[in-house]
Amino acid sequence: MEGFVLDESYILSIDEGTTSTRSIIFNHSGEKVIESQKEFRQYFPQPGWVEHDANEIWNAVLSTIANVFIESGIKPAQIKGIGITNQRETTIIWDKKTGLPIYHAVVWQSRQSSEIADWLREDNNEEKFHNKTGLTIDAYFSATKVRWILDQVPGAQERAENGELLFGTIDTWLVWKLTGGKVHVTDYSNASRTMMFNIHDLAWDKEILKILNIPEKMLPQIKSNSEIYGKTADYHFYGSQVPISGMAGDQQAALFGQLALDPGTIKNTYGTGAFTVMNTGQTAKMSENSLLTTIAYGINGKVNYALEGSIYVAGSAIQWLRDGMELIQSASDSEKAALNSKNIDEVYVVPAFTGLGAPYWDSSARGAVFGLTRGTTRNDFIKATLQSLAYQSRDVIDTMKSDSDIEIPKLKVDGGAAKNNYLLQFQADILNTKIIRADDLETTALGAAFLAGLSIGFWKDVDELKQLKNKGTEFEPKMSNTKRDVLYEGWKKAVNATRQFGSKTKVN
Ligand SMILES: Nc1ncnc2c1ncn2[C@@H]1O[C@H](COP(=O)(O)OP(=O)(O)O)[C@@H](O)[C@H]1O
Ligand SMILES: O=P(O)(O)OC[C@H](O)CO
Repeated sequence: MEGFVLDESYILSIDEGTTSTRSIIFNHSGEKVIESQKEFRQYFPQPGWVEHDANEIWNAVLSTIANVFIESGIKPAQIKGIGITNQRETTIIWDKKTGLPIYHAVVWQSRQSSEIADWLREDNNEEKFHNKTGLTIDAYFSATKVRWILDQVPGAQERAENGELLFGTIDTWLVWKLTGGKVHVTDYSNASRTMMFNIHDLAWDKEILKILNIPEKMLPQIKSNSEIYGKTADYHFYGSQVPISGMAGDQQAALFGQLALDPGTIKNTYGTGAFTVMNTGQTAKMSENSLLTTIAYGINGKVNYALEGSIYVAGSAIQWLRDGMELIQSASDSEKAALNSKNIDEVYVVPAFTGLGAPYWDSSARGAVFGLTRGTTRNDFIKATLQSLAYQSRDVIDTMKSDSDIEIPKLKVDGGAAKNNYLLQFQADILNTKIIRADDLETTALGAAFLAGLSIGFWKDVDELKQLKNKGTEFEPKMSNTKRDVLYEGWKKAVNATRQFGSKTKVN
């Protein structure tokens, strides 16, 4: 926090991601003053399952909040509003009285409820669910995870029907905890990822709840993205009752943080997964090509929709190189390795570790490597893994162009893996599109801060926010058309072969 003169007032953002939690304090100029980050444990109880301990997440949130105050000297009373942003879809069910979760948080990546999704599909529900929720039936979304927990935990269905249990995604859980168990709410953007929310009526969908036998009384109230939901319990916030005044799912918060607020503007975030989101304005544009229609944000009585392509594995493939394959010591080592690779891009890694998301939605696919020769080196393998983030993004962005009929002359990017210059240059090359990387990659947290600050008058309006944004770093495409076409063709072949293998092999 060197170089900052302490202001009178700030906004605190809590960014609860898939692998770590961050608390960040922003000043009135939209600058990050201080940040604290804490990783938490990933549980993999069975192949394809991913779980978190919701209490460990809560403790990580509390400790990062304590750190930013201790390290900056800023007092809790100087925080005028709190913004929350979160890994979406991840599902927690807890006891209303004790506040204790009845099962681990089932993470968005987890496939443990895929049989429930299969059952829904077999019953010809696809069109109905898509029209109501904008989503493709998949274990990714919260609805099948809720059903799974209620089935697995003895007595849970009955307790839910008696009003003893509450459901929430991470946003809901954190507001509940921060307010001392007083407020049970979610927002449009998170609700639109549950597959229980009707994106046209802006309400829980009673027909879907009936099909899944999920009691409505366990669901949170749905709110806009920028309003005061409640105040922090003073015992959690060092004696201060601070308004929680904005929240959004992390991908929608990143869109807002990038100020991609006009129809047709688009961003790509490379975190654990990668998520391309295009603002489509106040029209719910329904995809004809397996993209998701979702809610970008609802503010001041108006709702903006978005098209989204969700890629399950992006930065987590780099974590796998680090922790699983032990080929690198830190994620940032991947850049140097890729630049040192001498091969001509003939190796392809398809990181379908938990199936493939958009535009394939293939839950039986599993990861594969193609094009190995006796001369393939560690560097080539790492480079191919990095390239897979860019190829997957091209799959999604090509689909988005044809769905929206909108040209995409430039792409705004952010997220942890967007630090990697090699990745972004390759992304510009393989898309033939200019890439603009935000100066501060914490766009997600900034978006939540903007939403929190707008509702309490910390910032007057969006025009004021536009004055705060920096220029960013640009990556221009340099690859020849012929090379681009050949490389992408190879990727398509690799994906097809991976999918064929998955459909023939029964992998759990
Ligand atoms: N320099 C880098 N090159 C490639 N990947 C990176 C780099 N730095 C971080 N990552 C990846 O980015 C991800 C973390 O990004 P982040 O936006 O914090 O994710 P999340 O919000 O999903 O927890 C990790 O999966 C990590 O492997
Ligand atoms: O944790 P992230 O940033 O990869 O985001 C996860 C997404 O919200 C899942 O839909």
